[in-house]
This record gives sequence, structure tokens and C-alpha cells, in this order.
Amino acid sequence: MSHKIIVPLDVPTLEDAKTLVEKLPQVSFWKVGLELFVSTGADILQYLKDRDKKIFLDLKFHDIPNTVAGACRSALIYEVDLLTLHATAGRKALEAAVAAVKDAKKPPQLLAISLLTSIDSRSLAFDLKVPLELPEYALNMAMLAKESGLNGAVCSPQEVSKLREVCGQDFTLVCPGIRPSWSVKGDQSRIATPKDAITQGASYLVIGRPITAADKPAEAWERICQEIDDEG
Ligand SMILES: O=c1ccn([C@@H]2O[C@H](COP(=O)(O)O)[C@@H](O)[C@H]2O)c(=O)[nH]1
Repeated sequence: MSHKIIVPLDVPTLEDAKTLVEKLPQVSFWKVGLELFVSTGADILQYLKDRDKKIFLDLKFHDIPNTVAGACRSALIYEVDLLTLHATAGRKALEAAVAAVKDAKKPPQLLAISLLTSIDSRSLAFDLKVPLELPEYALNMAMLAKESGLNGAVCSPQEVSKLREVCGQDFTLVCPGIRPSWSVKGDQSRIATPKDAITQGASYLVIGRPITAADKPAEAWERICQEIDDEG
């Protein structure tokens, strides 16, 4: 199951990123997000490719259709495996993104952020003024992504079972908000353990600080892999 774990390189410099990759040679799938990409650009992508790693480029595009399509087209040069945009960019932006990558030689899987895992029901209702219950809203955004032709969605492990049931087996569901029982929640709201997320139907787990902030990241990785593989 270790191939289902994606570890984010949430660090500020290329050197920090390389150090983390070297500390965890057993990780085959890395996520590059806003912090690292904004600070150091694309160099890390070539570094990962040179080491045969899979890449999730998590830049969460959120803009008008023309701009989202342009960003997706520009990202094609990196030949990454997964690429994100926000479902709240709307149907036309999602469709434009799909059209922008469809004829590429090696298109990434396009994933829509359904609802950030840091948002809880209270914030959705009172800050964002969304009148739907949170599970219904997350499902609605995932369905919008599917109808628009995206390959999958990023969702919390608390909603993944329903999304799997409705969106089907071929829809890629990537879950951040993963917290082993021995780790701290931090800024995440809608969390579950790695084992529960896999059991509920996640295609991939994104697990950051429980591994990367551990005193011994390789031991934390090993412990998580064992917990996932444990029977019962
Ligand atoms: O809804 C979302 C979408 C993306 N993320 C990203 O996943 C990791 C989680 O890291 P942890 O340290 O395990 O909390 C991080 O890079 C986020 O940008 C998310 O958490 N929730």
C-alpha cells in the first residue's frame, strides 16, 4: 500500500526539499505545492523525475476559464502525474482545463479540490455562507468535477466513502487530512487515520507533517505503512 501514500514537500527551499527526499528514499510519490513552487520554481520537478519519482503538482488553480486553461496548458511541460484546480472555479473553468490538456502526449490527471480539509461545518456555514450541509456540498463539488470531465477530486477522508459510491471506481480520490492516532491534528479539520481512509475508498493519501515533522521520518513512514497493512 505504500505506493498509495503521497508525501508533500512543504518546505521553503530546494535544499530542504532535496534533504527530505534523501531522508525518505522509500517514498515513490511526492507532492509539490505552493510554498516550494513559489519560492524555487520548477527545479524540484526535474530533480524528482531524475530519481523516477511520481509527482503531484498541487498548485490549486482558481481563476476564470481562460486563465485556468492557460495555466494547465503551461503545466504540461512538466509531465506531472496529478494536477489540481479548485472546483469552485466553476463548470466552465473545469471544462476549459480538461480541453486544455486532452491532446497532450502525457496529460496529468486533473483533480478538483472539492472542499479544503481545513474547513469545518461551522466555517462553511457561517464564514463562507454555504447553505448546504458539508457532506452534501463536498459531494456536489466532486460531482461537478466528474460531470466536467476531470479525472478525480481531492476530498477529506470523512467524505470519501460517499464520493466513491457516487462517482464510481474509476474516479481518482486523493485524501489529505490524514492523521494517525498518534499524531497531532494541527490546522486540519476533517481528518481520519490512514487505515480508515484506505478502507473507505481513497485512491491515494497525502500525509505530510505526521511523517515530515517526526523526529525520525523514516520510522513514522514505516509505522504508517504497517498500520495500513494490518489486518482487522
Ligand atoms: O483540501 C486539501 C487540499 C490539499 N491539502 C494539502 O495536503 C497536505 C497536507 O499536509 P499535512 O501536513 O498532512 O496536513 C498539504 O500540502 C496541503 O496543502 C490539504 O491539506 N487539504
